Amino acid sequence: MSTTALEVSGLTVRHGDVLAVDGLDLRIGRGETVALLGPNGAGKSSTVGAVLGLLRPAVGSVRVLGRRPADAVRAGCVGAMLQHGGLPGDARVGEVVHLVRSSYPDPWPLEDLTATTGTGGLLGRDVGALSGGQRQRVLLALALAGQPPLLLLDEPTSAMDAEGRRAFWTTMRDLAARGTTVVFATHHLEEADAVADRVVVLAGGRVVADGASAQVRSAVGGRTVRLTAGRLPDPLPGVTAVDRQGGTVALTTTDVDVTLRALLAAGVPLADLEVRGASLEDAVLTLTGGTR
Ligand SMILES: Nc1ncnc2c1ncn2[C@@H]1O[C@H](COP(=O)(O)OP(=O)(O)OP(=O)(O)O)[C@@H](O)[C@H]1O
Repeated sequence: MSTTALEVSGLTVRHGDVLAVDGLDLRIGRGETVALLGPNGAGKSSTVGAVLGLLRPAVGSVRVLGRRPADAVRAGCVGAMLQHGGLPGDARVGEVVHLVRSSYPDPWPLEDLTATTGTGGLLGRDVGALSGGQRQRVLLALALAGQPPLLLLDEPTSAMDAEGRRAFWTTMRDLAARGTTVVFATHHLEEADAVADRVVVLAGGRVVADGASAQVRSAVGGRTVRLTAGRLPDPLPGVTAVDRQGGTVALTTTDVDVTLRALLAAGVPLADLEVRGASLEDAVLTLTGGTR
């Protein structure tokens, strides 16, 4: 049996004149948990769309467990939770779950499925009356109904509260431990850092970093200098990103000594000074050329 769950080669996706994915190469092994990261418009959803066979590549190929995307989806190899995943508005949750389960030859046993996804108490509810986070849990149950070996999630926790997120990622870890390959796009970098074996950072439809979160963080080599300050000199040597929240400024820098010396030389008092290693968020911002 091949150890590859997903093979994307030279993938280019266009939306009319817009180049959304630009010659993307990506191989994901079975059982990996991979986060797709990058700013708005980086090409994450377009990549997911091509992997699901919803978007046709302009160039390149996608193989899901050795099959073409549409064949893999038809065979029940892929479960997906999309950003704008639709549910019928006038049905009960239990009816929808039943319908989707019955379309698979070997559906996930109902009790286990609802316990895993926290949807047991929602089966009698009208779909149209669900909160955003409840709706995402139901979408997860539908994505898992066929026990797919590959799970694709596009910003799966965007509507969930903190407790819902924690439960969600616990479920993902359990699934990964059972051998499910999980690929998810997210803007919650602390979740990616905590959950993913590997992070793939996209910008402009290309891969700009690919590796374990710790590798990506250390490759950037940046550190954060945090202090309470008013106006600061601009530019500041070494600084690649500036995040101001009220009176607190976080400076991502490639050289702490040089940045601190420049602050002192400019007469900036170093109030409430804190220096720490780069977070995944700092790394992604640096890699994608963003500022907060
Ligand atoms: N249906 C569409 N029609 C035209 N352009 C599109 C369409 N969908 C996406 N795009 C464009 O393609 C590019 C990549 O978009 P995509 O949605 O794949 O990025 P993303 O990384 O998922 O972004 P986000 O984090 O905002 O969801 C963007 O420039 C976007 O504006």
